[in-house]
Amino acid sequence: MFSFSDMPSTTAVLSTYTTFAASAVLVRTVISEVQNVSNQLVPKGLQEKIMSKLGFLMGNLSSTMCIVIDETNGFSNNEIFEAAEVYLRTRIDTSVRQLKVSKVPREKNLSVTINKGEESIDNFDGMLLKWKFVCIETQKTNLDTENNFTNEIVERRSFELRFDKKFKDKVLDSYLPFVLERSKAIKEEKKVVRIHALGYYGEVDGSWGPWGSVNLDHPSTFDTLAMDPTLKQELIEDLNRFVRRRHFYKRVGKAWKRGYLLYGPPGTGKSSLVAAMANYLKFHVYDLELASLHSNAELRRLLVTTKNRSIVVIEDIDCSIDLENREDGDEYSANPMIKKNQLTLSGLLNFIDGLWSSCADERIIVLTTNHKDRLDPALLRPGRMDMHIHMSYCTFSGFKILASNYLGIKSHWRFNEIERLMEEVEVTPAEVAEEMMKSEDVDAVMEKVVKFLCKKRSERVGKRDGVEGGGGGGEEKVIGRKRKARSRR
Ligand SMILES: Nc1ncnc2c1ncn2[C@@H]1O[C@H](COP(=O)(O)OP(=O)(O)OP(=O)(O)O)[C@@H](O)[C@H]1O
Ligand SMILES: [Mg+2]
Repeated sequence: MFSFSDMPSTTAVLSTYTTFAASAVLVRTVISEVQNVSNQLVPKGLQEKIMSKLGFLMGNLSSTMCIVIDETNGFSNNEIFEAAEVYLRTRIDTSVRQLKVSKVPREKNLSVTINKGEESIDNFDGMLLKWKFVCIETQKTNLDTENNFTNEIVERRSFELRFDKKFKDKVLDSYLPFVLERSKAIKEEKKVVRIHALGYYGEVDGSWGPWGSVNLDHPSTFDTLAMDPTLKQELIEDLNRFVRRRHFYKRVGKAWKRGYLLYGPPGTGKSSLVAAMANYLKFHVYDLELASLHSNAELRRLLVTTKNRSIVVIEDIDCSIDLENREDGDEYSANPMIKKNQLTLSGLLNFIDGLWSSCADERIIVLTTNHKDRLDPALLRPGRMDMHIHMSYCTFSGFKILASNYLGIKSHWRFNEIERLMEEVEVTPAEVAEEMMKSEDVDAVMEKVVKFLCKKRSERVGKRDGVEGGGGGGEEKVIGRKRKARSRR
């Protein structure tokens, strides 16, 4: 058991230290001696106290400066500590002896951090920076409900950042802002995209609101999406330009938002494209089902609870709201007690380009429809939906993307035949994908695809000649309407 009478050697070293205080080099040697002696004799808490006193004196003598970054700042978290923690995960070099590894459920990657007491070296713009992760355990005495004193061990965590004194301004003005910026980017890279939907009231991402959310585990990416390659490239460039142009939007006084209208028959990949956009930008998705809303006010309320850097999606816009009655929001139906339609197109248009949009940044709005021709021209006016994207029937280049994704093949002897057939019939990527799921044998799948396309062709010919035939684009539309009639208000 340790007692203060065991300490003469430490006290002796301390007085030696004072004698030689003028020499920083000697002080360093002395400190390392103290460390050696105290490692053997002195308990850890006391060791840390002695070393911090000596470190302070040494700081005055040497050319090194130390910035202490505590985990908390009073009651609030210290953002620089959080940023340093994230940033240093990417700066682990071979000098680190102990690491800590953890994994959060559903996170794909391990989280690796340096353990307490460990140091990590960084270089920035000609400066050498030494980070140390310090954890000090202190005892806190609490009074419990029965007026008994209880002791609790509390861990105070901080980072110490050491560098040459002459770099003080550069560290404060350039390096720490750089760490903050980098940590933001790292967090963004690791962000798990979530999809939010209505019908749930609870805590989401630490705040209360009407949106429930789950991870968007949709595997769709621009690589897996079968769509016109030029259009795909245009869209990717449009998205890149949009996220880059924060200052542009500010300068020209426009809300930082962009609208996309995706139209085309069912099964051509409109919803898959939304998922691909979300995965590409790492934006959360808000699936706004207008059919479950009752008024424009409710729509506004919902929108203010959505977060920046997100995609608000309204699927099947032609079925969700009575688009013909643009101004009838305040009118009443035959029964004056029942408001006919309080959620109006003008309410929706306000949502798209009205005042609300200035209360949020970096927003994407996506409307999808099977029937662009049924939309009110007000929705199609230039500047409202910035890009109209036609998701069309599967082309041969789309087929090749699907074949590569589903079967891992780039070519097959039946490709020429399939190319010819695809020029003759209208088939959706969803239909092709379904055929490709039917077997693991490539030849068997190719056979099925050819048969399916031939069947489609004969149905088309039958239809053209007035013979009753299933399938084809016409039927798809009917199925789409039937299926979607559910969501009509
Ligand atoms: N362009 C495509 N590229 C790759 N896969 C596709 C594509 N289109 C459809 N699919 C496949 O078909 C399934 C259904 O497609 P999706 O739901 O995206 O179509 P949609 O256009 O949104 O249809 P709807 O109009 O009925 O909502 C997807 O999960 C995907 O497997
Ligand atoms: Mg869809």
